[in-house]
Amino acid sequence: MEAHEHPDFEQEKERLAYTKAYIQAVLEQAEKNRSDFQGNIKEALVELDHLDSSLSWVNILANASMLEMTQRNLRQLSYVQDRPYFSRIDFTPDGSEKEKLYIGKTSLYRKDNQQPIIVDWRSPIANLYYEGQIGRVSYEANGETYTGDLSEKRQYVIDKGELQEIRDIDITARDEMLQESLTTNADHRLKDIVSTIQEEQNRIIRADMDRPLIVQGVAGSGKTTIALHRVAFFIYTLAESFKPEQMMIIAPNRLFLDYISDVLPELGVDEVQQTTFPDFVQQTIGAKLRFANRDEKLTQLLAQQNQVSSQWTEWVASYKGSLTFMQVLDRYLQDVIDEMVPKGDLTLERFTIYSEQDIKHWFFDEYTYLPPYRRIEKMKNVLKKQAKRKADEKIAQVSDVYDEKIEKVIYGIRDETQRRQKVTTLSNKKDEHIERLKNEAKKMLTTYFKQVKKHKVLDIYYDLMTDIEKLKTYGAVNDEEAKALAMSVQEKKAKTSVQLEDAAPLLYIHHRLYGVEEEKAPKYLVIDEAQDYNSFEFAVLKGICNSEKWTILGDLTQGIHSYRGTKTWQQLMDDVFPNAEYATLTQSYRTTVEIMTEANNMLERSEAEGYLLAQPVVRHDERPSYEIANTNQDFAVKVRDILALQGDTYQSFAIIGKTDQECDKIAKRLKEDDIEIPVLSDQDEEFNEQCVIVPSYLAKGLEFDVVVIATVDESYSENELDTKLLYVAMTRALHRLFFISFGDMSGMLGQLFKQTGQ
Ligand SMILES: Nc1ncnc2c1ncn2[C@@H]1O[C@H](COP(=O)(O)OP(=O)(O)OP(=O)(O)O)[C@@H](O)[C@H]1O
Repeated sequence: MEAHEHPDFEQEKERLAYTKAYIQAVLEQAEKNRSDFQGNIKEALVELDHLDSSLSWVNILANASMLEMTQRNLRQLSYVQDRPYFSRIDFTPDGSEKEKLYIGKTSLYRKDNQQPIIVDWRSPIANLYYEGQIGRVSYEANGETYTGDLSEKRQYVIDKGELQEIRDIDITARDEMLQESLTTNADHRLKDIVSTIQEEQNRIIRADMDRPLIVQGVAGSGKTTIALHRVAFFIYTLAESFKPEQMMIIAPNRLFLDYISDVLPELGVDEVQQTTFPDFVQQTIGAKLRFANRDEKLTQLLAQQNQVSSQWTEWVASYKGSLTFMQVLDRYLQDVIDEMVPKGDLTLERFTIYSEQDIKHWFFDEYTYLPPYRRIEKMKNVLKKQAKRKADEKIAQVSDVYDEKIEKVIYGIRDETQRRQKVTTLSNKKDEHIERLKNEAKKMLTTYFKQVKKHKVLDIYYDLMTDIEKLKTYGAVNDEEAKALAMSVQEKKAKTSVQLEDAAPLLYIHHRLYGVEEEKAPKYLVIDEAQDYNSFEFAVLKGICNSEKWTILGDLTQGIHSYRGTKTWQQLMDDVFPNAEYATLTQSYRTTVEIMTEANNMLERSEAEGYLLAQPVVRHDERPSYEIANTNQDFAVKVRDILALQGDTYQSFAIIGKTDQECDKIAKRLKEDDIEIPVLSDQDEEFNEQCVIVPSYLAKGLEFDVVVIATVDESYSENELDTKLLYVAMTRALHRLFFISFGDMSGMLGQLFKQTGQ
């Protein structure tokens, strides 16, 4: 209802004006505080030289932390200034007065009495807005249950600080707000959904933070969106104890990171680490690796479809992604580690400072809590002092022996000249010997530990992978399989780049031999598009992070990398996360009923198995349309007609081709008719164009108002991989979907087209 028609309009208007004024006052105060803190820091820095410096440092640190807090508050409040809250609940706790709670993206309290002006959407009581029905309700906070009556749930549409609509919600009104939010067009980037989070999504956002959570969600069910809201929830709930740098979001590519970049500051989570798996591996190992991109392998598979070579490509990728391969590396690394320990005693001339047995004891028993190379460092450090002491003892012994000899000469030789000569010779010998020993003692440890070769991770891996006999011994594979494995790295070694499937093994070797410092290992992980990762990748990350605080989200139906990725979530639980909680999302919020029905229909006709059909939120637009182009010009005309739809309703457009090559062909054909549209590649880190050409695999995770699935040379057949690619492409559309085929519709599209009778 229009705000002014609502009976409470005046009160609500007043409340909004009061809230805005309060925010303004807080912002002004914060601005002033900021300059005060900055001033204090400056002053402390000046005084640092002549005052007690420790006091000044305390002063600087205190002011810096206040400054940071103030700046964070300032940022958050300035974000919400135009729309301070989106809903209100009236809650009467048992035995207490009714409270009107206004819910927004950040909390705000009156300074004088600590009464809430805005309640944060992540707070325990705000859960009543997302889950509670009018009537008796309860919520949990700090391990306690609070009960009471919920008498009102109200939503507001506030635009640029003005109250536009007020809705008292029952189930239908809530739907209205969701509908409205879904009909708006896709920007280039994801947006926050705090005001329309649905019950099934809310449960995932607020699920137990200490257990791994695996979410299977259909296309468009909000996985990416709620993953980011869950991060915001973590930050709020863990508050002081949470360090944003301990949280890491792993995304499929950099384009995707750009796609989520707008929503992060809105939700106040922009300080968390965001990376891709290859980038994380690269950064952790510290070596300059050039990873062939994930999709190169996919392109190769698409090109080799149904050939024997593709079976080998798949076999190698799935072997390298398995826990069996991890065990192979374990056996191999054990031998590498056994060889690592220095041979022989640590000696100083003929003296044994430490026996080989002692050294082995430290390496294999005492310091096994450290990775081998760190063990060696530790041993060097510990031995430094002890070995010096022992060496000094030995040197003293040698010195005593000489002194004894000299004494004997002094008392034993009568002739003075002879005696003096002998004493001088012995003294010189002694000095020389002691000098030599001292010098040797200085270098003793370094020389001894020089035996420990610093192997490069890449070399260790290649030593195994290019040696057929080693592969057969450690890997228990047959001759043919060993050759296929060796071939898979040889091709790349020549180009000094590595395959993505080698990333986890390399990271594992690094972790086993060198370890990853605790500060560099994230404690909270969010992995989106998780179906594309394999058990080995999950296991190695889990080993490094040594934590169970994982949120894993994916959709097996979109598992276009399933030859190497996760085939069932159960397998992932069995292999790596036995303690995981599992949740599903079946409602799709992105696409219209018409598009989702067509995508589901396509899945049912395909050869794919085990897919999960999505249920669209009821929202309608036109049915997908099929067009055949016979000439270049015809193709261009059809594309032009679609692009002409661009306006307020439809803003973002994507033409999706099956592969990179197909996209290049589409671009070329359109260019011939003066339509220039950029082709996205996985090297791109962002895009700002309203219309792009994008290969199907790269479109995964993204969304557009209008999608055109174009086939020039490459159609989609019924096999599993093509079905998944087509499914991904179809489910990227928010509102309209077009198919344009050059010449007759063939394969899967041919079947769908026939069925429509167009
Ligand atoms: N509760 C909601 N309210 C409003 N919009 C929503 C809601 N949930 C999801 N959406 C919208 O649905 C669209 C799909 O969300 P998102 O991209 O997070 O889904 P996804 O499950 O990650 O999709 P996919 O796996 O297909 O990439 C986005 O535009 C998002 O804003």
